[in-house]
Amino acid sequence: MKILSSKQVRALDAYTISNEPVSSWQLMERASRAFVQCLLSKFEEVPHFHIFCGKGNNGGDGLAIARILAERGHPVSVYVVEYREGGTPDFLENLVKVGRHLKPKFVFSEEDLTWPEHGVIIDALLGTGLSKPVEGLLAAVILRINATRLPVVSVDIASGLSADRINPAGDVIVRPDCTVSFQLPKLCFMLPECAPYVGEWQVIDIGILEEGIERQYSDFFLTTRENLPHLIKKRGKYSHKGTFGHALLVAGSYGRMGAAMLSARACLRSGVGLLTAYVPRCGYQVLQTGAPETMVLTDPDDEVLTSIPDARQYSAIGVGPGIGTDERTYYAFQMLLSNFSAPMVLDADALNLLAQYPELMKMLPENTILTPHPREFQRLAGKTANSLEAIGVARDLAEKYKIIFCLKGAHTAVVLPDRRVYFNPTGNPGMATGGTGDVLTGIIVALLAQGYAPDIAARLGVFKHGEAGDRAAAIRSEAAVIASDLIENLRWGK
Ligand SMILES: NC(=O)C1=CN([C@@H]2O[C@H](COP(=O)(O)OP(=O)(O)OC[C@H]3O[C@@H](n4cnc5c(N)ncnc54)[C@H](OP(=O)(O)O)[C@@H]3O)[C@@H](O)[C@H]2O)[C@@H](O)CC1
Ligand SMILES: Nc1ncnc2c1ncn2[C@@H]1O[C@H](COP(=O)(O)OP(=O)(O)O)[C@@H](O)[C@H]1O
Ligand SMILES: [K+]
Repeated sequence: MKILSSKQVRALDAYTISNEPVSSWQLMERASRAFVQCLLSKFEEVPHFHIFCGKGNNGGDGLAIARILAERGHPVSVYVVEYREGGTPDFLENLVKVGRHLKPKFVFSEEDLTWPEHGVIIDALLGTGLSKPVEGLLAAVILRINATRLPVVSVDIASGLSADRINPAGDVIVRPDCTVSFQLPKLCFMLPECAPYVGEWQVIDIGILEEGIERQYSDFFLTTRENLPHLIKKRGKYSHKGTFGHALLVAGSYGRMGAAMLSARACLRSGVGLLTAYVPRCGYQVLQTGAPETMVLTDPDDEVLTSIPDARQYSAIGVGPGIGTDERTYYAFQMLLSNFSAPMVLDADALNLLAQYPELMKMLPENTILTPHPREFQRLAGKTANSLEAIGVARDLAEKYKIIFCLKGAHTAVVLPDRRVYFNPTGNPGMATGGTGDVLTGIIVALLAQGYAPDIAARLGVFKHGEAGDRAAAIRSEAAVIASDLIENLRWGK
């Protein structure tokens, strides 16, 4: 699913209006009806809705939503915030229509506001037409909305929130519990800085023309369930373990064999034909006992990796979980990079070694997948002002070195060498616990070993990892999830 800018969404609106054809008022009506349907599905008992409207099309939506709710017999109060004269044509048309049934309260100053004690607030003050920081009366109303204990649902986007960039600190923005957005997600929904101004978010179909969406160019996408299952390869009846590749996992050091074990078990549960782990000698018994399906090769050293095995026989290699950054490990890693030319997965300490020895970047095989969490990325690429800037830097590096980044987070961003960015929708805060990253490494290595193209391996791996986390959280609750639960909850069927 594409993520488009506000400007592109306006062009898309115009395209649908002239090509469907449909009037802009009808499109607003369609959006508002879809919103009402979604809104009502959120409440078992329908509450009193307090709808705060601006005077652009977002406010027009608010008025239409109020009318539709009232027509269905639901209790509604409407407030029109008079921060400017006039209003867009569709706002004005809906104002006439709503006036027949409901008497909106016109708010000219803060004193005009009577503040509700019960019910749900619908925020339809400003949408994607935000053009400047919010001030004056609008800011006062937003601050009052944020001070209430009532649930807040934003129409399309929280009022005051910029869809395409990160608002400067101090901007006045609604903090909704939930955002119900039209047709496509906004870029800001993917960024951790915007989370307080998004809440739970949901995208609803308002019948924008698909061909119009196709005409808009974007480098940003949301990976969706619908476009992934067909990518999962079927296992043929006559397939054998050789069909599914032989992965090598270079992982572990003294006291950190758990990381190797988690990666190995995740790899085994992700369809790989054969798995060999290369670990320091102290890891031999651990892996043989804890993951007996793994073949184990050991380094001459007891505690850290100091050399590499002959890597050429393997279909894919994952390096990093728990290996540490000992100088001898650096030499081993450097040797591995000079001996292996197929894409690898690099995680954890392999990334820290890259940060310490940046000259290694040039040696990375094309399409190598790097899976940094934000701190690892900062070590690797330097400090950035915010997550959007970090994504920009990752895009530059991905293009320069022809590599793939999985920037891990709540919406992990898979950044491809052609600069496209795919955000991931699955996963939950239960996964913010040690070892879940090691599990991701194992999954992606298994996919590479099975012959998935690296960009698909990265996107599919990240998606399935999050899905396993969601399944684990549904069974155990978020707080009870540990990394091993993700492995137990991996499913590769349709
Ligand atoms: N996408 C879709 O498919 C569909 C979209 N629809 C809906 O349309 C919404 C976008 O509507 P919109 O363009 O009229 O923008 P919206 O934000 O309501 O108001 C802009 C007005 O506010 C003003 N203004 C801006 N910032 C301000 C500030 N800080 N403080 C004060 N004023 C400020 C701005 O002033 P100006 O920039 O002109 O000076 C202008 O007058 C979209 O979010 C969705 O809800 C659906 O109806 C149909 C399908
Ligand atoms: N709030 C969250 N929502 C969704 N996924 C999350 C969240 N927090 C962490 N994760 C996921 O959990 C994993 C954590 O990886 P990482 O920080 O490398 O853990 P570790 O180093 O302990 O293995 C990443 O895949 C990340 O996307
Ligand atoms: K809004």
